[in-house]
Amino acid sequence: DPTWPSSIDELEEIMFQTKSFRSRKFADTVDPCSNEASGPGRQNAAEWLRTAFHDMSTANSFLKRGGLDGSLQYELNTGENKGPGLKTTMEFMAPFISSKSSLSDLVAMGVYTSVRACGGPAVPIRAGRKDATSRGSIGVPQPQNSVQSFRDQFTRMGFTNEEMIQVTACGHTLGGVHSEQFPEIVTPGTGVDGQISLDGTVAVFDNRVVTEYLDGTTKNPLVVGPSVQVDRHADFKVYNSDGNVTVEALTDNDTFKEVCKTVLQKMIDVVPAGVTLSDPIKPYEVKPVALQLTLVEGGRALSFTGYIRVRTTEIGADAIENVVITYKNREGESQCGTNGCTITTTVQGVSQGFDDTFAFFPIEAEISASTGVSSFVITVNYADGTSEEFDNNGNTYPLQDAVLLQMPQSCVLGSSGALTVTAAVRNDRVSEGASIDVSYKTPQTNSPVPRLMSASVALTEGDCAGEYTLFTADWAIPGGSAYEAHIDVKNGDYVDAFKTAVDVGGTCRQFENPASCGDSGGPSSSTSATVSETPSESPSAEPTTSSTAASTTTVARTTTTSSEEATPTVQHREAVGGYRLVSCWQDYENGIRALSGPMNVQDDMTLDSCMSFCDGYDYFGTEYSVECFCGNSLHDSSKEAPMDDCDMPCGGDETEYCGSGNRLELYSTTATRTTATPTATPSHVETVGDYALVGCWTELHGGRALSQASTASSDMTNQQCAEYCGQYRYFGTEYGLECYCGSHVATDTESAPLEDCDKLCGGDDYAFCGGPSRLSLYMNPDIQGGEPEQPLTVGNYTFEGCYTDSSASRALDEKRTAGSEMTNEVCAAFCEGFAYFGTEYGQECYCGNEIKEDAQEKDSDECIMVCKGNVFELCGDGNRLSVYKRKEEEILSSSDA
Ligand code: HEM
Repeated sequence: DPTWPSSIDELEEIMFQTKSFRSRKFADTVDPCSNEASGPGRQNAAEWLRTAFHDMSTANSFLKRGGLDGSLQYELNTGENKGPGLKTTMEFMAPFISSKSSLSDLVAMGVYTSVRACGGPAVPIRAGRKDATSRGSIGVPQPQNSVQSFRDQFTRMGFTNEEMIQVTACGHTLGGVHSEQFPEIVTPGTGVDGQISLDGTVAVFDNRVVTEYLDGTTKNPLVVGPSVQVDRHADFKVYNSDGNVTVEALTDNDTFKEVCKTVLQKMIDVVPAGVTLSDPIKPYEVKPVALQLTLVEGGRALSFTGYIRVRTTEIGADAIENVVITYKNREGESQCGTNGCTITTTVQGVSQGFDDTFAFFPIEAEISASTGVSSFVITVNYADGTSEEFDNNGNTYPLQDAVLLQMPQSCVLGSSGALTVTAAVRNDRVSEGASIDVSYKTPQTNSPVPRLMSASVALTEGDCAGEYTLFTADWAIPGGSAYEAHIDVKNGDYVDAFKTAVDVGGTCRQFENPASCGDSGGPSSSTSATVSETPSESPSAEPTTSSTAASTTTVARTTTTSSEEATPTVQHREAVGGYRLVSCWQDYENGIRALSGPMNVQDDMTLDSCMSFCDGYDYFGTEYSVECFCGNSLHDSSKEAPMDDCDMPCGGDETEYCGSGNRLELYSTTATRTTATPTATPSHVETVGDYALVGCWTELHGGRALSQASTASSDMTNQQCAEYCGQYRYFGTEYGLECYCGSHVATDTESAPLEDCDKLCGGDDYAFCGGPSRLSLYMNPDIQGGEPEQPLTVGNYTFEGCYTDSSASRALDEKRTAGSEMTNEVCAAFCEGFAYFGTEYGQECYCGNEIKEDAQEKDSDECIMVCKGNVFELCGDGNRLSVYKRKEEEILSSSDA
């Protein structure tokens, strides 16, 4: 067992308590596997599996960006994520999202749950994924892609060709293709409920998808049928990509499942930099569940409730006679008053997971408030007379009695979010005060899933009751789903943690017969209180209702915090060392970083640690709680953002803000700008937006290594060039000032030593922008190729223009050829020696020494047919010739020199 409590406790319950007593109901819509809870022809289990793949598949494993990060919630309209199933999957999971269970962890767990519900292997689930707060890159494989682009895409995700085949087969053993989304693959009107399944067993996780493909009986619409005509038979392209070697090795069903366990785990464990995954989640043998201490009897006793859950998979619940809890008092000793230090309990209910059963032993005991409790151990007594002690890996199970959420005196209204929290704080801890951290959900306009927010509210000290003092606060939980909020009640280092608001209930009951302060025994000496704090059940109840009521009670409170007065303890720090706060600032607009210097990510980020990291830079900024960026200038594309956007506390200090998703908490130096006297050393910047540095590359003599667009400016930076070339797969900066773009690099360019690229960028003294005849070359692997273009130079020829042409009278009429390999290069080579060559209709090539008079020059946008031999180049059009002219002899000789 992990040592309890552990960060995986919540996910462990969601994963394993799927049926019967205390079921978390996570598997309800995917179990049985044939469950079509979202409508006919839609197996939810298949939809869950596809959701995980679509969220992951835009990952960039080179840059450690993306992966299973929940960014899919913002990407439903990109055109790559067709079909209602991705959205409904995330909507189903939304209520399970919490500070201990991110959407991305739930999507990962959905793979375990759906695969297991369909009879597949138990895919190990690690926890710790963080949810993106905005969309990521595009790049989900689409059926029309070529084999090579599938390979490129899976390489980008970190998968080999073999793994690409395996994981696709493992996904496509469930569900089908829907005519509504893919009418060119499944003709409307065919199939069952608008769907044709990917193998003969639509709701069984087995290798039929492979065996049917191999023996030719497959009806998989991604292998046979209309998809073949329109080149959308993706499964055929994938499975056949190594001559069926990989699929042949999957003809044994057990092997298939074993392989799927491995590749599906690999799929869900693709995560961005900054995420550390836990060990795989296993069910506890023995686990305390839903423990709660509550101050009762006017403050004289602590009611102790909850369950001990025992895994009974191998033995059955009947094998256990009883469970005994032996606890230590507040001082860690075994004096516990008249009731003694042991609590004995017998089974109340059982629950099941896919592979496990559990028995629940309820705790309903009273502990003296004067002696209290600090820890316990658990003894399981078996029916056969043997027993076993569980001591939480030698640590004993901790149970603090310093601060308690008083459920009976707390209440929440789902309609308005009006929350009243009462906490009991042990008198010796009162000076530490009390506060609550509420984590709650607010709707997002750009996502079907709400976003997790948090707020801290201070509690106000009220009456003393025996050994304890009551604290309260009223607050309105924003966002409209108050019941899904979780509350941590804090007193210094002590926390009564992760209480579900729905368990708090809708009614606040008064604290009866409070004992006088310090009086923990004997009859009550104080008059009974009449706290009339039941917030109205009417939907229009204002959050302040209960505070008004509180002022009329005889249990006088000093003050009661209303929602307006709630004091979030997180702040924007005005100054950090020699830096002052600029504002909240946009980052990563169009994929470009506002600050282009070094960055780092650490879980315990604070403003001070980021400042130290960025020492010597004019700016630093923290983002997304854990990221830190430095720079000497702010990129033009970024602008000031509303201060409220920066709402994430720092990973290492919850009292200060560290930006948010794509929002920098931006600080600027108060010292003289360093720009005049650079202190940092210039670098070859490794990543610029989505582009990664390829290296320093030679420029061509005569032509250009990147030939499709170019610009230059005296304040050139790599960021500026990346933005200019944003459509293209490659960009390169040269000679400090020049910027070139291209969807491919000319074949005769070569890699050069990095030191050759030694020119500082015109607009950035800390970065190199190529050198003389040297490009700092960058590539964005997500861009499969830019817009096809007319290359401006081809060998010794330059583009002359787009001319009319017809079979009756050819513009260039001395020699001709045609073919499916046609490119402008092929034609140039064919026409060598002629003054002109021209390409037409994607595949034709003409040569001549003059352009015939009949031919008229047209706008070059009339020559827009893609060359048959290179999809990134244009080769004329119908009756339109892309004409190239040989360079003048003197240009040729000078550039050859
Ligand atoms: C080359 C890679 C892939 C391509 C081109 C591809 C394409 C497709 C297409 C076009 C559909 C039909 C969707 C619909 O009509 O609702 C589909 C369904 C599906 N895909 Fe993939 N896929 C690929 C890889 C994967 C992988 C790796 C997985 C998961 C491991 C996966 C899981 C699924 C599932 C479960 C379905 C059925 C969905 C349902 O019935 O609602 N796919 N895929």
